[in-house]
Amino acid sequence: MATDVHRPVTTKAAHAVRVEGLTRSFDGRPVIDRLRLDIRPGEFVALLGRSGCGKSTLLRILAGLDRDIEGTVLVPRRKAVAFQAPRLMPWKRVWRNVLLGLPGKPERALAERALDEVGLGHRTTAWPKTLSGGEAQRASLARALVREPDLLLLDEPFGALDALTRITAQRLVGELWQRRGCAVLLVTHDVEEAVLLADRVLLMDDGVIAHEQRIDLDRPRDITDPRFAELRAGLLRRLGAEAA
Ligand SMILES: Nc1ncnc2c1ncn2[C@@H]1O[C@H](COP(=O)(O)OP(=O)(O)OP(=O)(O)O)[C@@H](O)[C@H]1O
Repeated sequence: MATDVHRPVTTKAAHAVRVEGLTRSFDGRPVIDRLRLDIRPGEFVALLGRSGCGKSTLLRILAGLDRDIEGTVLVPRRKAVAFQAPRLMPWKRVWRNVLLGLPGKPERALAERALDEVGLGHRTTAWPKTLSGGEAQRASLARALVREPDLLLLDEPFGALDALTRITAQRLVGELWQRRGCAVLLVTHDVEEAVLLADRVLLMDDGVIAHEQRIDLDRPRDITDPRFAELRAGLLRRLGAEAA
């Protein structure tokens, strides 16, 4: 029988995330198979892997959205998640969307501050349908930030954006992470994005973390730096080998 041992840890802990022996099966088939993962407080980790290898499943488990698991999952109480689709409620103005689901009666100013932080201070009273794709994604980020997370979970947040908007959004996430100091787990298909943003890149395969690569490059990172190209090429080679 599956056990649920999803417990919060405090930010003073040595780890923002501690996962041990995590298994998640669908129809008797383990998609995640005795996985182990540690993320330090304030660390930026990117998760890569072929389509269907279980990245989103892992992220949903860390977010507390899937508790039908075996193993140990320790995560901070304050955590927030942003998905590829911004998931804004069309009948609520942007600032109300940002506060959605917060307990009590949160002040509108809280939403306005978060929207300011993502460069959307001028659209607080807009309706979601009037936002561009990039703006909607920023609103979704503001909704995550307003929770003051110790752990920010991002599931391909830039996947649906055009190339230019994507670059701006990546830069924004890098800045927010440095300012906020929260741990981040970013699920992405984009090796360059992973090397650009992460302290550590994990490759997932066969239900486990099959490889990890530390990214010891100064920030802000320069994609024309030969060491950047080397790290990207190495990760692409490994991903290719796993897909073969
Ligand atoms: N609710 C579910 N019921 C049955 N199978 C599921 C369910 N959710 C996920 N799966 C299966 O688990 C596997 C992993 O799915 P998951 O979405 O985690 O992969 P992923 O690595 O995030 O893929 P992608 O990169 O394409 O988004 C897939 O084979 C998927 O079909």
